[in-house]
Formats: sequence, structure tokens, C-alpha cells
Amino acid sequence: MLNSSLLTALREKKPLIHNLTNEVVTNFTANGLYAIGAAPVMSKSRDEAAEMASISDGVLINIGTLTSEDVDAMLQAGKKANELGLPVVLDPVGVGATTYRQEICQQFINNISFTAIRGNAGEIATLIHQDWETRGVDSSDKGDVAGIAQQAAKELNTLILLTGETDVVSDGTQTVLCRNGTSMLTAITGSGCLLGSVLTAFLTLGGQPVDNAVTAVTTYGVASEQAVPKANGPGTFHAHFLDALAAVTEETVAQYGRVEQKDV
Ligand SMILES: Nc1ncnc2c1ncn2[C@@H]1O[C@H](COP(=O)(O)OP(=O)(O)O)[C@@H](O)[C@H]1O
Ligand SMILES: Cc1ncsc1CCOP(=O)(O)O
Repeated sequence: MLNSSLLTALREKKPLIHNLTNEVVTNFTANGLYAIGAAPVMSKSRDEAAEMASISDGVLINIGTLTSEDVDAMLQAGKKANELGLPVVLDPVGVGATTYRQEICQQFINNISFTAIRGNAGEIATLIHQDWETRGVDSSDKGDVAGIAQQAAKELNTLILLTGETDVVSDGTQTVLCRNGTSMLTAITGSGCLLGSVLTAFLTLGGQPVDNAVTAVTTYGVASEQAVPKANGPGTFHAHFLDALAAVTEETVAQYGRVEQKDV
């Protein structure tokens, strides 16, 4: 469940996250990780993927602008993270859009033991071959999101963070609904992708992965809510959201976090 003291622990540890991510969100992700109190390194070169993973505290693999040159680097970084016991997170951006993305995600799932997978409902549904309304990298929120998250956690044997109006964290046994956030997050690009990296940072703290994921997404959602009144539109929201990620405290997260265990 929610453990807001993890935010203070994250800022003390300042974990270094190796991001093999897409070109659209690289700068935003690096700035967002700095803002919340972690540290980023962005690299997709296969010449250094394993070595870069080995000096990091966690690895994030995001397929948003996947090319065939990226695949080897992602496999190497993921396998090195497994070897060293580091958290490794998959963000299957737009996996429903093309056969290529589906094949590569399957290859990753077959070869890397992911600590968690973060995606919107359409992305998570696609990974378990369920139909869902999607459009490019975007997804509908309509449907049994908790059921999809729980089924995916069981079938893929990993922690799932399924995002949308309601975020769902499930390890297949425990399923938690997290209700913070703002629709302004869907008006800027990269809000899901940055959350995948923030999740990786929280998973470096050890403890119960469900609690780490619930706290990551709730901290993120509370920060986004704090940014809304200061913003005049997507451009200023973007800037105020980074400020809010830096300003949010464990006390604010504990006060405004809206988290509920789902009945089984
Ligand atoms: N309608 C909404 N209301 C509140 N928060 C939302 C809404 N849609 C998405 N979010 C938040 O936006 C962030 C990114 O989620 P999402 O939009 O599902 O990712 P993606 O960009 O991968 O599609 C998450 O923190 C999620 O909670
Ligand atoms: C628009 C776009 N196209 C390929 S990757 C990408 C970024 C998607 O980021 P997010 O899903 O976090 O908004």
C-alpha cells in the first residue's frame, strides 16, 4: 500500500536510472528524474549497454521509437540487470500499433525477467492478447482495467502498473487502485514514459514492489494535481509539473494520496 516515506528514501539514495527510451521523451524523462530526486543516464548504444546497466541502480526499457539497432542494446541491458539483481522495467509503448512491436516485446519477455511492466490499458491488454481500443500510443480507459492488470500480472509473472484515469497496480495476488492524477497529463507527451522511469527509481529502494509502485504512481499523481492550478495550458503545465515533482513531499503524498485495495 501507500508508503510515502519512500519518497524521502528515494531522495536520499538518488538512484541512477539507465534509460533506453524513445527520442520523443528523452529530455523530459531526464528532467523529470532529476526533479523527483533521482538521476538519469540516457543511452541506447549496444557498444556500452551492459556496462552502463552495471553502473546503474535500475534499467528502463521503453520501445516508443524502437529501431532494430536498439533491440540488441535493450536485451543486453536487461540481461545485465537480471544478472546483477537490479530492477528492470518494460514500457511497451504503442505495442498494439504494429506486429513488429509485438514481436520484439515477446522477445524481451522471453529473455528478460522484468521487475515490472508499465503501460496504458491498451498496451497491457495487447501483451496478453486481449482486444482493447487503441490509437497509436494512446488507449481508451473503458473496460475492466483492474481485471486486465491482474490477469497480465499472473500471465506475465511480473508486477503490472496499468495507467489511465484510475491507475492499477497488481502482482496477480494483490491489486490496488490509485486515483490521483489529472487529465492534463494526457495533454502532454511523455507523461506515461516518465512515470515508467520514476517507477524504476522507486523499485531500486527494495521492500515490497507493490508498495513501491503504488507510492510511485501516487506521488506522481499528487504532484500533477498540485501543478494544475498554476498552469494555463499544456505548455505551462509541463513546466509546473516538473516544479511540482521537485516540491512534493512525503507529507503531501500521505495527505492527498487516494489509494484503495481492490476486493478479490
Ligand atoms: N483521465 C485521466 N485523469 C487523471 N489522470 C490521468 C488520466 N489519464 C491518464 N492519467 C495519468 O497520466 C499518467 C500517464 O498515464 P497514461 O496516459 O495512461 O500513459 P500513456 O501516456 O502511456 O498513455 C498517469 O500518471 C495516469 O495516472
Ligand atoms: C508520441 C510518441 N510516439 C512515439 S513514442 C511517443 C511518446 C509517447 O509518450 P507517452 O505515451 O508517455 O505520452
